[in-house]
Amino acid sequence: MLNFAANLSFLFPTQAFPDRFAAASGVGFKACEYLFPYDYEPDEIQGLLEKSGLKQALFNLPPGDWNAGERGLAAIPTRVQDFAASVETALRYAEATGCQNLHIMAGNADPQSTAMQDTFLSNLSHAAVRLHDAGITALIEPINPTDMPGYFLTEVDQALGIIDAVAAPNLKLQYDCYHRAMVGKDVIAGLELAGDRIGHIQIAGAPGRNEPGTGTLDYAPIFMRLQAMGYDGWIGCEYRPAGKTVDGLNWQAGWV
Ligand SMILES: O=C(O)C(=O)[C@H](O)CO
Ligand SMILES: [Mg+2]
Repeated sequence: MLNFAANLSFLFPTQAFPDRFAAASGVGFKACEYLFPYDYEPDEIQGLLEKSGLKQALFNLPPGDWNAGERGLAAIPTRVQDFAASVETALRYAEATGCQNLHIMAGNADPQSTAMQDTFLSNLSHAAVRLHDAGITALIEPINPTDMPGYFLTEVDQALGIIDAVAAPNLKLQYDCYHRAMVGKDVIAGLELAGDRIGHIQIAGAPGRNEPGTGTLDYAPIFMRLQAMGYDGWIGCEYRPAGKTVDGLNWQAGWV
């Protein structure tokens, strides 16, 4: 069996964010993830988790000014202090919610820039130490350039090189199957390449980012490989429902 977590930034889009927790629990999810909890106080989020019975599988560190186009701070040389503060903010929410996985977004940066690469490595080392003490896994995620033009991290092997260079026991890969497919790479080969460096997985149909199985990406062999690998972490359902969320869950049949 596989462990699917509802991504509340994508699923139940017609409902207010606080109502999505009960909606996810109501259709059988046991955990949730989302991009950012920061519009609410930590104890508000903790209350929504308690009322819905959901576990908190993952959320992201504060990304900077998202509406102004920022997509993370970790590789930005001029934002090192802001990045350190973002780690402390995320820690407060992780401790309130029991979340053990935090996604660290790199930002819009040139991967060829030595300064940005060095900043990313240094910030990840700092964050890994701070999060390790709290039993939290830090994650970095390659994101395809069509969905996020200019983002620093686009390829699995690039991310694995960074993970190996930082060499922190709690720095792992957030493996988003959708992004892997959207850069034209084989999803199962990527799973095998990353192996136990994977800390979290996300899924969506590719192309289109609707339910798994829409588009051309066949998830049955991917789910079988995850079972064969003994992957027992969360699999974030980070897709845009083609219709009502509740009407598009039949792809889970046989895997939960
Ligand atoms: O874009 C994605 O796939 C993510 O998972 C990031 O956390 C948010 O952009
Ligand atoms: Mg993702």
